[in-house]
Amino acid sequence: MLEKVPVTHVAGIGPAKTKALAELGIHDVAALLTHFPYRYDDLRIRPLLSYADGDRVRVQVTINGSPKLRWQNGKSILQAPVLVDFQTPAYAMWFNQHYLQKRLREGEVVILQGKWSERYRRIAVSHTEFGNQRLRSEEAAMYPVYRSSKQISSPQIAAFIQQALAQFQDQIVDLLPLELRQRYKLVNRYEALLAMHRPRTREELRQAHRRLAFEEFFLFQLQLQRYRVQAKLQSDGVVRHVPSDVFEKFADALEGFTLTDGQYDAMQEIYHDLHSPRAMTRLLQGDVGSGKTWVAFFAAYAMVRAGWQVAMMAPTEILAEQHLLEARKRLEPLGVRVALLTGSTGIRERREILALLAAHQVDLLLGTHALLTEDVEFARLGLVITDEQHRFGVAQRGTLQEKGERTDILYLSATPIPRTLALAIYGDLDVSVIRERPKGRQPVRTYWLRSSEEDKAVRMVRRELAKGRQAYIVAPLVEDSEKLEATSAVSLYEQMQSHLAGYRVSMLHGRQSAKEKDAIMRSFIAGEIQALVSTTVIEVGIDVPNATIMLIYHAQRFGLAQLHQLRGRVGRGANASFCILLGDPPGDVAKQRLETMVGTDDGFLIAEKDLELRGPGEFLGVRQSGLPEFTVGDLARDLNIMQVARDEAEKLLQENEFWLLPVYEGLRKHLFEADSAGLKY
Ligand SMILES: Nc1ncnc2c1ncn2[C@@H]1O[C@H](COP(=O)(O)OP(=O)(O)OP(=O)(O)O)[C@@H](O)[C@H]1O
Repeated sequence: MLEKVPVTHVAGIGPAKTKALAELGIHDVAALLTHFPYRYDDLRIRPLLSYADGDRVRVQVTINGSPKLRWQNGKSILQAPVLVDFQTPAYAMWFNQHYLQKRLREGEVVILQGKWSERYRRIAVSHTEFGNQRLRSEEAAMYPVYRSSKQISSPQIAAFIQQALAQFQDQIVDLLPLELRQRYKLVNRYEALLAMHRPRTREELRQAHRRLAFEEFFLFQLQLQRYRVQAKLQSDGVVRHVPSDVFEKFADALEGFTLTDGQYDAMQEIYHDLHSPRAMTRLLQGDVGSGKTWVAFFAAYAMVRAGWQVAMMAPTEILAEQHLLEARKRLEPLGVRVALLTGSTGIRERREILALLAAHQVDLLLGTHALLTEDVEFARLGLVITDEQHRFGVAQRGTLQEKGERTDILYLSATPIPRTLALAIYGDLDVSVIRERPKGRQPVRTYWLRSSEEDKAVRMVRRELAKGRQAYIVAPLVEDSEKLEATSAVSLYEQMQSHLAGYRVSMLHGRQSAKEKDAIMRSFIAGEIQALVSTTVIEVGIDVPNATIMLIYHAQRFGLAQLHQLRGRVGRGANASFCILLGDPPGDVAKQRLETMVGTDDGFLIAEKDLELRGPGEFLGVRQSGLPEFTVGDLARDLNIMQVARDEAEKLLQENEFWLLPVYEGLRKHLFEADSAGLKY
């Protein structure tokens, strides 16, 4: 398996480049081969006549005299007369590229890329290519551009990928059954990879893309549906006899707060599900801060009253603890016995909890991944709730479910995705939606400021802190490099210490130990820290009502859904809250994202806009958008492929014997390995 072959096995990759690739998250050959271009440039050479004044041109020129070098304010200017297209006299100018002087010989034919000034008949050159580097025209039509870094350039990455493709061609395994490939006319995996990295035509690229998206979705669906098909075979659900006074009793425990209509409707739907003989698989969608936790607690309470146990899994310890505090307040008074199990639960305590659980003396077990371990055994598990479930692998969800028989399932999700999409991703499930926020909340006032207006933003933060409130300061996103991201958080933190002198400032990033992060988060929750400089690690579910302002640096780098999630950390109490987006968007799409954020805080509108804006080629901001992450497939664009993949996966799994045939050995093995590695699909 190429996942196990380190990049050092590719001819030409030495220690320095290995390190550079590792920083881009590429460690093995499989990752290198799926490091796809995010853009293809048209590098074909055109005649000068086809361009207008001010255009970026790519032309062929003959050096028509010896280049002259001069210096101006410490910068070099190299100038040479040229003949463009063997006929048009002009000048070429290179700024700060004096090293080219020796290489540019009179009479030499080179390709220049740069800006054309008609008036001065001059090309300001940004890129020079010598004869031997000239691309063949079919290669130049769609020249791949890769995510790269200072240590490794895009053309270098391209060369390594080509080398790896040649060297490992025989080891590129095709997981898709031949029959499927034929039915849907899908090219084989090797061809697809080849075409992604060096497409000769648009159509070739389209076919490669279609094939890889199909594969990705198909594997995802197989994994997802294995559990569903099994659950169906097991039988339908169990009727849970929930007494009808649960609504009243639960409302009493809320100490005067009124449930929103959306919360109440969702509770009704859950109540009906539990009563029906059909197993419940329900997705509870609610915008950030809409109060999903209470609804989940209601479900837990109802189930407990019917005589069953409940497991609720959160993606982080902090969140699980937050649930515990809230459950103590809301559920313990109703007689629900609650316990918490996480990775940092001590051995003795853990043993006690497990004993109580097996004896049915714990009704609701809250926790993290720690709930998945084998020795966690319930006496009578009836309901599994997973919070922010997209963060768990499909296999992990299945594991928890299997700890009970015919368990009901409730997923909580803060990403409002359109229904068609939900169906395609999760298959058959029911969806409850909470649209409104609790009464008394004010919408978060959102401002977009240019980075030159940082002072103003900092003043606003200070103003809130002076009132005794707390602030989140979000450091720029650095895609796929936790290290760089941490560095940027550290330097922002240093700045903030002087900007916010007199206040207690702290910092949170992905390179700290879990323990360190926890301690910091805890003191923020307790109000001991007033301003928290952080990378996106704060994003999920944290509930600190006293935090009323968020300042996001380089906001143009984040995706819409992500910005919305981040912003959801403020505006969770009765006080007016603010979100300041600092940023200078480079293009239209980024600008529209920021404008959308200023214009609305309705997560559903934002989700739609997000899908609309996320075009191919945009790679920043996809992370943590809330949808499962796919490398090639784009749910906005390839929804139909997902649907077909879903049907095919279902068919395969239902025809049980079929699935056991030797031809599917590779697939089964892949799924098994994905299981044990806890992969996302
Ligand atoms: N009906 C209500 N009235 C007043 N406050 C409420 C109501 N429902 C929930 N809350 C409070 O609102 C806050 C947000 O609720 P909760 O944490 O459940 O949101 P959420 O939907 O999980 O949001 P996120 O996805 O952002 O984590 C909590 O402090 C909760 O106690």
